[in-house]
Amino acid sequence: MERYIRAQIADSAATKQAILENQELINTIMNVAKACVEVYRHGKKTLLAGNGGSAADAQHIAAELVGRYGFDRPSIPSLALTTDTSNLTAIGNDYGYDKVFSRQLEGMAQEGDLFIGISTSGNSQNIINAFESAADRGVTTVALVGRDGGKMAAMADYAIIVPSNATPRIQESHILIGHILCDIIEKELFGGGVA
Ligand SMILES: O=C(CO)[C@@H](O)[C@H](O)[C@H](O)[C@H](O)COP(=O)(O)O
Ligand SMILES: [Zn+2]
Repeated sequence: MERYIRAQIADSAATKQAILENQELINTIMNVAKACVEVYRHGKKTLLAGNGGSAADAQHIAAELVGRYGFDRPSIPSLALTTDTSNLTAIGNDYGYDKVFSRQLEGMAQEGDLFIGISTSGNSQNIINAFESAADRGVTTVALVGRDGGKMAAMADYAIIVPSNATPRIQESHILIGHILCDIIEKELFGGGVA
């Protein structure tokens, strides 16, 4: 069992090492961080959504921004579309599960906002629909995905594709990237910037 545990940890580290060695991917993360900072400098907000573990990631990232990540500063507006059970159950029940995020975007997204859709496959229909709603409203879109990027990578303005086919390894890298984005956003807006 010990060997098995060590293999899992090594696999997770190898996925992160592969990101570290992928200059194009690092550039995309940098460009997404800059886009988020610009969104906030224009008084707009970020919205996030995902299913299952990615729903937890969406909530986690939004909470880092609204609350605090590394230091005390004004709240940074960010909304996870995964948290309101009345919205999720009413929209799911009346319009279908495929619409649970797109319908919320229709109501809450404003032109100039930025939407981050999190999916390991890149093919969850409710996030794909959310990208369509976002694009219709002039909302910048970011696909935080894995595997081959799925349909979302082709639809989004920015696609961060974690180079792995393993769902848990992709999710572990998604939250690493989410933390990096929160860190940069917070420091650029309120902490003197990042070198
Ligand atoms: O956390 C996990 C698996 O590690 C699951 O809850 C996983 O997120 C769910 O199966 C999702 O429905 C998968 O959707 P997606 O990542 O393909 O969009
Ligand atoms: Zn998981």
